[in-house]
Amino acid sequence: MPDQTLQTAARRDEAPGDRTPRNEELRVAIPRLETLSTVEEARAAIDGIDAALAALLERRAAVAGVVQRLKPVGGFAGRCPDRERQIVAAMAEHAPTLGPERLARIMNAVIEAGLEVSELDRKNVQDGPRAR
Ligand SMILES: O=C(O)C(=O)C[C@]1(C(=O)O)C=C[C@@H](O)C=C1
Repeated sequence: MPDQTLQTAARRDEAPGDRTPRNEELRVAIPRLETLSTVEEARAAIDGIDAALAALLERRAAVAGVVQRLKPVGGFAGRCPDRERQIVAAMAEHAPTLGPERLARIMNAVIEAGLEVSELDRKNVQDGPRAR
C-alpha cells in the first residue's frame, strides 16, 4: 500500500470571479511503519517528515506574527495562556500518544520561537534592520 498523504488545505470559499490568490497546500507522504526495515530507510522517512515540519513551523511563525500585529497587545506581553491550552487540547486529539503534557512542552517552544521572531521583526521596523 502506498504512503498515506496528509493534505492541509485551509481554503477560503471560492466566490465566482474571485481573483485573490488561493492558499498554498502542502502534501506530505506519511511513511507506513511496515515499509521501514533499515536505519537508512527510517532516517530518510524522518528527513521527509522534518522537512514538512520545518515548512509548517516557518509558516506558523509568520501567521502568529500577523496575530501579534492585529492584537491590541502583541508579543510576549500579550501572551494568552487560555488560547495556548486550547491549542494543546486540540492538538492532543491528533497526537494521543504524545499526549497533552508533552505537546504543551513542544508548543511552548514553538510559540516562544514565533514570539521572538515577531519581536525582532517589530524592532527592525522601528529601528531599521541595522539594529538587529
Ligand atoms: O492567538 C494569539 O493570541 C497569539 O498571539 C498566537 C499564539 C500562537 O503562537 O499560537 C502566540 C501567543 C499566545 O500566547 C497564544 C497563541
